[in-house]
Amino acid sequence: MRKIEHLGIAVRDLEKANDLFKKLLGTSSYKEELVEGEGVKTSFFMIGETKIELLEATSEGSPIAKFISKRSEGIHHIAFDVEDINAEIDRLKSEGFEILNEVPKVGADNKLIVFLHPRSTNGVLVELCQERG
Ligand SMILES: CC[C@@H](C(=O)O)C(=O)SCCNC(=O)CCNC(=O)[C@H](O)C(C)(C)COP(=O)(O)OP(=O)(O)OC[C@H]1O[C@@H](n2cnc3c(N)ncnc32)[C@H](O)[C@@H]1OP(=O)(O)O
Ligand SMILES: [Co+2]
Repeated sequence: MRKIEHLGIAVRDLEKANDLFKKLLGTSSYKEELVEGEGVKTSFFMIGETKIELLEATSEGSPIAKFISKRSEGIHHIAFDVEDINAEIDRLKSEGFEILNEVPKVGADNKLIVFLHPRSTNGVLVELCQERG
């Protein structure tokens, strides 16, 4: 794992959260993207080498809708940048971590992504991201 690629934050209203994070960080979102496969609308802010990913649910079945109804808004996941996502899946599986999708999915911002179940990572949802070629 090379660095924290982004922190995912679950929000109820992306527009309002964009305004708030713009004031907080002193910089504007550089990109908004709909990721239909995950049921989310996202907005990205760059802070040094790390991103903040705001996530609003686009349907009731979205993991973000479920998270907010159970726990309210807040930090949803931590994403690590990896060089070789398939090698990391194999390494983490052999260490006993629970991989949620063994076939990497296309995520936001031109990445391949994989999630680890929070019950195998001290209650923290972990995402792995590899830049798509
Ligand atoms: C924009 C695209 C992409 C990117 O490119 O960056 C994204 O970031 S998409 C982000 C949204 N997508 C996902 O989160 C996909 C992975 N998540 C899942 O597969 C599920 O959400 C889950 C983690 C398997 C949980 O689903 P499920 O079991 O259906 O939900 P429950 O509500 O029943 O939760 C079970 C259990 O897990 C706890 N939980 C749920 N979400 C989180 C979380 N984000 N962090 C920590 N813990 C979480 C939940 O509280 C339950 O715990 P218990 O109540 O103790 O059983
Ligand atoms: Co993410």
